[in-house]
Amino acid sequence: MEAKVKQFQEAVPGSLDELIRRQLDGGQAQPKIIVYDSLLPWALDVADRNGLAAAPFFTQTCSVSSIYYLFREGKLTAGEEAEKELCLYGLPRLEERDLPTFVPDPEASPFLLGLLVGQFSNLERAAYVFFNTFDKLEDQMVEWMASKWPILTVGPTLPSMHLDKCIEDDKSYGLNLFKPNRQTCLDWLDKRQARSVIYVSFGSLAVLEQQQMNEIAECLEKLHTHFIWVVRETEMGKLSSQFMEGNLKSGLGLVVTWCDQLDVLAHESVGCFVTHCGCNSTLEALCLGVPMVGMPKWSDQPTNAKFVEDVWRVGVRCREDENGIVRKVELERCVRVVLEDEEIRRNAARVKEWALEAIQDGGSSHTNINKFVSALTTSDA
Ligand SMILES: O=c1ccn([C@@H]2O[C@H](COP(=O)(O)OP(=O)(O)O[C@H]3O[C@H](CO)[C@@H](O)[C@H](O)[C@H]3O)[C@@H](O)[C@H]2O)c(=O)[nH]1
Repeated sequence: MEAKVKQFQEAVPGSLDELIRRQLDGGQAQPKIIVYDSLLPWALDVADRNGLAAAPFFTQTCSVSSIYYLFREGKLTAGEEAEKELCLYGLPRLEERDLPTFVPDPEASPFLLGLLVGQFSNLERAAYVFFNTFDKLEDQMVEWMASKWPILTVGPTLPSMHLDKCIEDDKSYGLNLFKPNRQTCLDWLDKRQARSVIYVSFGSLAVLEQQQMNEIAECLEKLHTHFIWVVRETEMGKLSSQFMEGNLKSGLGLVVTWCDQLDVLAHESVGCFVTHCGCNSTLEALCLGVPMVGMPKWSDQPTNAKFVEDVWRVGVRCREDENGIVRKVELERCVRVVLEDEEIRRNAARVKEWALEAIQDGGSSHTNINKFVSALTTSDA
């Protein structure tokens, strides 16, 4: 990965320069600003040398990003010091297990940590700083960040059909790769009772230990509740034939290698999402009002899980054993809490409302997007 990123960083700025110059020298649409992924801070230099404004787009939450900033500034000490509980700048009290995993152990992934703290290397020159979040979700943190940079919260960036439904079935979203299972999952869910199904998925990268897969499988058998479990092709070999056959006989679960997650989460039969708490999965569940069981492993996931449990109170986070495994008894306990706790369900419904409010007329993200568009269309900058 490191080599690929470096290759990209060497090759792309020059091509981008060329593209912009061609556009400036006679293209019909005159560029004014580069909106770039915040992990590519060099794009701001490309913008600068071509006389354009620049705006990074952060895809992780304001809270997670602020932790990387504080770490960069030396205000968040790693190692033993981080074991002390932290309560900074509007963040909840964080223990070491709640921090993004690269922070307490900077030597483990220096390259990735470098990319993440590098997001702040030239932020003072950005015209706007976009975040895929909305004000009510992280109000204090957004406020604190906005006191330092020109922050515009513009999230959640979910397809309209899953939020305000202004665009009914947006066929342009998602990859075709998602489509084959789309109808299978929906038809299967249609036959289940409201809020009865457990949806289990760990995103696009997670590689689970064999024992962890066994614990999940045994927990699902024990719960005897309908489930959809996304097990990516590369992980399928970790499912025992005994589990697959038993499941086939009982008809309890649907195991798929990928699904249209938004469609699944939006279905009324889904009552609980067992998730690794990747930022997209977390935001999608928040916006669709689905309570979560957090099983974070890596990167920003522990911090997202902390927010799910203690800040938004829309789920619970599993405790791992001394080997980092979530045992079946613990997973079962968490799933039962999430399926049965009415307060968690009410909170999830409330956050869903906030998301909708944010993107509707007068909402924070709606207003910010309008502000940006009108600044672009009425000025030269
Ligand atoms: O069957 C599936 C499974 C997942 N998804 C989608 O895949 C995305 C998964 O994204 P995310 O939840 O962020 O997880 P990862 O793919 O694991 O993302 C990596 O990148 C994220 C962004 O930096 C980090 O927050 C995560 O910790 C990191 O693991 C989501 O949009 C899901 O809707 C599907 O559509 N179908």
